[in-house]
Amino acid sequence: MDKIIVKGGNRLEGSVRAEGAKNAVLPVITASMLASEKKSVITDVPVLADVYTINEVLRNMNADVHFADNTVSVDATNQLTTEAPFEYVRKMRASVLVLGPLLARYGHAKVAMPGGCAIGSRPIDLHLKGFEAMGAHVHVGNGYVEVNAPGRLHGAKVYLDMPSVGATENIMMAASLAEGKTIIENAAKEPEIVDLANFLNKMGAKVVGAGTETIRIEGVEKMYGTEHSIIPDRVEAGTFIIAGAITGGNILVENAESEHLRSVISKLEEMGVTILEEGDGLRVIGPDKLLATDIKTLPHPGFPTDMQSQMMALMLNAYGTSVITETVFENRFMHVEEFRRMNAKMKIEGRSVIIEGPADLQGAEVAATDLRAAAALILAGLTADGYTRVTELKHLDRGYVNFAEKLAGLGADIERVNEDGDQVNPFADVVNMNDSAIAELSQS
Ligand SMILES: CC(=O)N[C@H]1[C@@H](OP(=O)(O)OP(=O)(O)OC[C@H]2O[C@@H](n3ccc(=O)[nH]c3=O)[C@H](O)[C@@H]2O)O[C@H](CO)[C@@H](O)[C@@H]1O
Ligand SMILES: C=C(OP(=O)(O)O)C(=O)O
Repeated sequence: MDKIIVKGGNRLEGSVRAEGAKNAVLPVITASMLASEKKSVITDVPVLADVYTINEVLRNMNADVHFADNTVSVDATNQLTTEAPFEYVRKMRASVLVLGPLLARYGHAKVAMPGGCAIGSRPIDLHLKGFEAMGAHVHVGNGYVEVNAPGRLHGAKVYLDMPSVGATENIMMAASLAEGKTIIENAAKEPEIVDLANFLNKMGAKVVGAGTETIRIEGVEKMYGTEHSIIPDRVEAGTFIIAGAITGGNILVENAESEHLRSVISKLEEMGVTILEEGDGLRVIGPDKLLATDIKTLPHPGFPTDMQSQMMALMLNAYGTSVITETVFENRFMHVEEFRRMNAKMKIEGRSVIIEGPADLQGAEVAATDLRAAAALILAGLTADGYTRVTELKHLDRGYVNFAEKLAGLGADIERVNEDGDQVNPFADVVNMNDSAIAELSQS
């Protein structure tokens, strides 16, 4: 099992480039199954374990998928099978995003029921409610969810009890090939929803209003493969922005879209961080003294839950008492215990964590509890006294390409080693990496 060893104390300088967004590319790849003619070519794809997993899901359904040079091509013009087994859904919950496209195209889909995960119970009732409103029958049994639509799906008005990202995506995809008009009310407004809508429209769909709380989709009879370039990863960019801020550094995060990061930028400015637009990215200048603040996670454009644990690492270094309130997932504080191992002083009260700063962080052996927690523990390690060793890197590799290497490029004292203590960089051959090599990554 690999681990990342980081020694605190270095100020970061230089520049780093954000990859394409994991949370945009996964639905775009599943949407490519809506095309019964022509293949899709998707560029700026990050080489991540999750991308490998979704590619395998599609291949297993008889789609022809290739991944090289940050480009995924999907030819879904074959007759596809319509089942995603547990082995994939277990690895990645986003596998449920095949439901909408398959249901719309074939009138049937069967997917292993995703369980909860380290951040919450994460049901998919809103996805299913949307399909039912469009005329599908839903059956849940033996660990699977099966959806059937006897005829073509029909358009419907769907109100989401909460603006679920996945439900909005699944319903948007299903509605694209349905008969008539679908209206999604209280839809999610995340930038990844807009990217998916743009992709669907290039495929021939008629989606308007993505990025607002009401999305209207006029169903079409047929969709076609197309070309699409994925938006920058706002969470990866935000994580590097915090790396610059936490070390009092001065770094440029290239390919960072400020419009997508408004809530994060505004909170960091409150804490004393300077953030300036520069080229296609953002320059971050960390202050001598970070100030405490409070955040509450919310659906976009509120503060993103996927930045919560990284923000906790930053607040541990700020002067005063900060409060984090997590409203999106009910159990996204597993990393608190790990931070405590580093001598952090924090108290959990219901859905809030009270953080006393600045903590006298000490290097320790810690385990990543989920993807963003992995990054957050490494960020804390950048400022801790001595060596922090972070294990359970399978979480990190789901969503960050070459994280240790990129931080080392900015001047951090960090390395990734294997069980024997040999330095390893699983992404070193990223350009030439084939899917089976990435598969091994996801097992590491
Ligand atoms: C692959 C991907 O894009 N993942 C992102 C996506 O996850 P995901 O799409 O799973 O997140 P949702 O927006 O659906 O979930 C938000 C909340 O709604 C609840 N819910 C959701 C669906 C449902 O049918 N019923 C229900 O109760 C969830 O349990 C959660 O508490 O959005 C989350 C919220 O921004 C991000 O943290 C994830 O990184
Ligand atoms: C929670 C995340 O992803 P997923 O929904 O794939 O678990 C994330 O990207 O932080």
